Amino acid sequence: MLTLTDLTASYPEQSQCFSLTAAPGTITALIGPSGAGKSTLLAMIGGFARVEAGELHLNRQNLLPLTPAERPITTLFQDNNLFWHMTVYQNIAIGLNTTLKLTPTQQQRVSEVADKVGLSGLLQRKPAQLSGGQQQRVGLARCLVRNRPVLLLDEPFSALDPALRFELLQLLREQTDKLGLIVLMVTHHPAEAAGIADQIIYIHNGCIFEQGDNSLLQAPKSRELSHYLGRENNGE
Ligand SMILES: Nc1ncnc2c1ncn2[C@@H]1O[C@H](COP(=O)(O)OP(=O)(O)OP(=O)(O)O)[C@@H](O)[C@H]1O
Repeated sequence: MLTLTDLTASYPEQSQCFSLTAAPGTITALIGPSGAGKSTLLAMIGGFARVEAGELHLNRQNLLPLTPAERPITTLFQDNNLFWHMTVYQNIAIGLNTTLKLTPTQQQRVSEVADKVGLSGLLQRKPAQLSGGQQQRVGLARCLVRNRPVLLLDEPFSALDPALRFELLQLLREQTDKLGLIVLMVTHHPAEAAGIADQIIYIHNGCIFEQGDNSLLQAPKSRELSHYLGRENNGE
């Protein structure tokens, strides 16, 4: 279980404070207006943003003293950080070892993960020879090959067309279930989030305003969430 207790970032314009839990095998979608604090939340968990106060645990392990590389976490950003001069195989392998010198077992693992995400026939290509959806699959494969229990996704599929986004979200759902991953995903597409997420968290002005399952989007309690979803005020 990933547990955040009053995890706080303090920026000059906005302070942000989050408490939540996320279980293995679940996807938590983070939604909310631009500037609400979604990326900051992921950055604090990943170790890329300064934490002012609060606690962050995976099971009983305190993650705050750990550097990003030491945390049992991997992050996929929208700009998937592919290396354009390397092959697909190397782009995945670099998730395991930055020198690309892999043991036979690690090489086997790269092939297995590539297979899982539907890239097995494309391992010798360069990213420029792939479609946008295939490039994102490479980014996802690089995260999965690391075999870390927590996966953070910051709008990874938002530049893709709806059909490809849907395909990658299905793939994500499948891998989350199979591997028992704890996935936190920022998305600007609430309806899609509702399609695959177990838990939806609405962030507004640096804090969690509402959280729940998919029904949250059918019946928002706050004006803020209604407004964000583009609905009329519900009269409260
Ligand atoms: N390094 C930083 N230094 C100072 N302020 C920051 C920093 N990073 C983010 N902020 C501020 O924190 C607030 C939340 O930003 P954040 O990027 O987390 O929002 P977001 O919900 O991810 O937005 P978007 O959907 O546009 O990506 C904003 O007011 C932003 O200006």
